[in-house]
Amino acid sequence: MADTVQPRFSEGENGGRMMAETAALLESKWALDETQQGLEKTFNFPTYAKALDFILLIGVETKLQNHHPELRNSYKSVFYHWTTHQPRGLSSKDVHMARLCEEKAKLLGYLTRGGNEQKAPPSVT
Ligand SMILES: C[C@H](O)[C@H](O)[C@H]1CNC2=NC(N)=NC(=O)C2=N1
Repeated sequence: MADTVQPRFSEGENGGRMMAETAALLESKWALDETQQGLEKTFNFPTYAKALDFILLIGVETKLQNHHPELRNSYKSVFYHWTTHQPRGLSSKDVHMARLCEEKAKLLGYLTRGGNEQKAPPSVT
């Protein structure tokens, strides 16, 4: 049973639509971060080349949207965290990017078993 989640959306967002879209992403193994203001997921790929293609595909859209992730790569594993700083919270931009991650990861044949539950690689502080 998943923990109870109470996403905190950015001001001005359509709460009903955001709730539905966030729920769909949670079904796809995205998780809310500890502040409930961001979405995160680790994707595992069969090869490093696929992981890098994934980062580059998502990177193109981040430049177009001017919306930037927290991103960590360790060999074949890629961790994304999306949140919006202004106005603070989870926004439709984050949902858009998370959905794009799903689409591109599927296209590249990411591994849906045996790894996506693993923790994100530790950040260097
Ligand atoms: C001024 C500029 O548009 C903002 O700083 C953008 C840049 N990239 C961003 N990226 C993310 N993830 N959230 C933001 O709120 C954000 N804001």
